[in-house]
Amino acid sequence: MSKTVIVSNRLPVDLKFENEELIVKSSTGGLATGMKSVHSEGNGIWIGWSGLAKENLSEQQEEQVVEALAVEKCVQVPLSEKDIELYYYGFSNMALWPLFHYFQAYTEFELAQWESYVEVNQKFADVVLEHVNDGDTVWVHDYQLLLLPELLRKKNPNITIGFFLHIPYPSYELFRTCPWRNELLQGMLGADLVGFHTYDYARHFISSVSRIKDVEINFNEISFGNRIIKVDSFPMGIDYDKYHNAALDHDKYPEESKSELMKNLDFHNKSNEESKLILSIDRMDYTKGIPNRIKSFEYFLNKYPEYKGKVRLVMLAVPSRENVPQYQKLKRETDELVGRINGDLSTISWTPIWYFYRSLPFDDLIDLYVSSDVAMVTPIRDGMNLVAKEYVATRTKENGVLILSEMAGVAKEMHEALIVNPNNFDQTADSIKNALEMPQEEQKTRIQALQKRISRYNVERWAKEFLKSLEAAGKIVPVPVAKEMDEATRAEIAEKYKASAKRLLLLDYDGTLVGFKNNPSDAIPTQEIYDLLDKIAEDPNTEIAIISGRDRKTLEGWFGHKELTLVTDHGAWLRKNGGEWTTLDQLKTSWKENIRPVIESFTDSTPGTLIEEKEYSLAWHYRKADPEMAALRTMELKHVLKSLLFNNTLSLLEGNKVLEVKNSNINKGRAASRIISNDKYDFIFAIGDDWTDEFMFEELPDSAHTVKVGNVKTAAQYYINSNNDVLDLLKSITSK
Ligand SMILES: O=P(O)(O)OC[C@H]1O[C@H](O[C@H]2O[C@H](CO)[C@@H](O)[C@H](O)[C@H]2O)[C@H](O)[C@@H](O)[C@@H]1O
Ligand SMILES: O=c1ccn([C@@H]2O[C@H](COP(=O)(O)OP(=O)(O)O)[C@@H](O)[C@H]2O)c(=O)[nH]1
Repeated sequence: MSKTVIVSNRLPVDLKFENEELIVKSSTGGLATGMKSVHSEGNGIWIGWSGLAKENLSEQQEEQVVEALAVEKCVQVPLSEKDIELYYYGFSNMALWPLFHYFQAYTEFELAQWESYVEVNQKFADVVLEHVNDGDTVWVHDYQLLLLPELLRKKNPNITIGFFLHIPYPSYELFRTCPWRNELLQGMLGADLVGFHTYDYARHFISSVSRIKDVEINFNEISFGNRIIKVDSFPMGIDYDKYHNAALDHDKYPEESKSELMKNLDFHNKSNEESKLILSIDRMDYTKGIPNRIKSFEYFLNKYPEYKGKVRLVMLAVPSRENVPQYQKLKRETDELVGRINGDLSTISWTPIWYFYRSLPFDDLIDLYVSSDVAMVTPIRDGMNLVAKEYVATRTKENGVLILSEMAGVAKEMHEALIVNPNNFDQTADSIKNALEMPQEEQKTRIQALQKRISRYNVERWAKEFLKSLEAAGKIVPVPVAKEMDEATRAEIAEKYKASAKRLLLLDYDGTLVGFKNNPSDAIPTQEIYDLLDKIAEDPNTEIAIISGRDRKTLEGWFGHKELTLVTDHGAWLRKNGGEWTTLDQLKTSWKENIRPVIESFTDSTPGTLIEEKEYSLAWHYRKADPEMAALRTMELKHVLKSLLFNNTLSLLEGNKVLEVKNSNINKGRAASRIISNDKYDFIFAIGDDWTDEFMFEELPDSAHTVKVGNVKTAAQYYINSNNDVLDLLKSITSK
């Protein structure tokens, strides 16, 4: 029976030794609760780091940990102190975390940390591979394990791999600054499905992939080698019922449910029944906008002084990643800020900010949520933010107001909150005032709409939706591709070449004999090409045909003086062995007058593009243009051109960074057929890189040896990786 394995940096349980005793507590975090049903079903396991360093454990303690985890259906990846320092505090939290949250100035790229990140991802891979069988599903979570999908796929291609990123995915402009950007994407692309909280994160990821990797992208599908990778957004939800029911219980026994913290607050608030509470809960993290929130609150009190003495900000900051200097700095800054503001504004009966640096048990959190009139969730940047959803879930009386930063992923779903830019203190201050003064009826309308949405799309639904998409993505049959041309195949083809009596070599030009240049007129043949073709052509039983989309004039300029067969304009013109030019059909060119102005207008408005005018076609090249802009403009141009290509006499050909309008009944397949119909060849070899060469591969008899330049979907039998290998290949098969 196949199973689902969850992999994340942290396990859903917290472990610690207290006086030799191992304390195991289930973690209350969103991921742990969200994956509960997936984890408990069947024989699935959860693999991750226990939170303990292996040097600090005796052999006996180590055994205790393994056993205790086994009870929870968890398996640990043991990490050393050095791993924790370099992989966790280091690359994960000093490079990736700030980079992905747009804190570029905090980002440090250290080689030793990167090396440890690679090593630890491999450690995770080793443990996962030990526990999976063919047919299993592995769901990898978060930025600490970006390399894992690829490491798993390399070793076991028969498992389905999903990856979900819980933090934002930054724009390409930020991502490109990472020295290991290529490796990170390669790692993620090992998955069958890559998921994000929001559409924008998915869009940024696709943009980075399109600029860094050689892939084909079709909406949310990435064709990478022979695989198709799906990219989609799955906004994570919470265990709505758990929070809502806990709040209902709290309503039933309000006095008994009061936390020490709230009792204290109530005591200090005795004098003022009207006083309101604003709640703030986050990990102490610079992405959460804690200093900005405090400053906005101060700004509010100064802008609307009538609220002094009547409102308090209760701020819970949970200690996090305390070994990272930026977190230590933030703690100092927060302490000072709270100290200064309380010092400036407090009165005997009123302290504006109640600040707690600790974590609270679940029941106390509920008490805080239930008791607050307003919640301020105003991060500078946040992947999702579950606190916002939890606050709404606990509003059993359908009152309360949520002030929410537009920079949190959750803002994409919670439009009924008061949305603010956390850097705009004036706007935030006004929102605090609006929240405090909002009529009950409006509070109710907003909360009801929010509750309806988050109760339906809860965390279980999130996990189910992801796994459903993953199952579908895992079933996509790999695109049949050519086999890689290896030494043995070369030797075999060379043998056949030697043994044959009449040979034909069909050679595409651009992207095959020569590499691409920004300007097509710069891609001229090198001396090495001339020498090689001359050498092959010395044998009268070998015919070389250069079969190209180039126009007659250009190809004649380069090869007219040789006794080669030339096919130009994708097959419109043919010149056999240095003889006369003949056309395949009587072709019209009058259509160019109508099409040229359309392409010209796109060229004018898209920098980096140019028109190549050929005898029987018009080509629009966009190799030098910005890839995203070009993708958009190509789509528009295709749309416009298609509406103009009437009567099927013209067709649109999509090549490598080029769109070409040409007569429908010419293609390289027809031209190749025409050549082979004239002679009895007992050896045919064809090589090309482009979409246009596929006509040729398809048309040739099965006995022909066909080779594609580039590992993409093709009708050819073999592929080689780059056009740099083409001359070498030709040399090796023709040297007798
Ligand atoms: O494991 P830590 O280093 O202690 O950090 C705690 C977790 O923080 C991050 O949470 C993110 O995931 C939440 C759920 O998807 C999302 O709401 C929030 O916006 C994110 O910041 C981190 O992604 C986890 O890996 C950490 O375990
Ligand atoms: O003392 C606390 C304070 C908060 N939380 C929980 O921590 C999570 C924070 O998740 P969020 O997505 O808001 O941010 P993250 O910390 O994951 O970046 C929420 O589920 C909170 O209920 C907690 O377990 N103990």
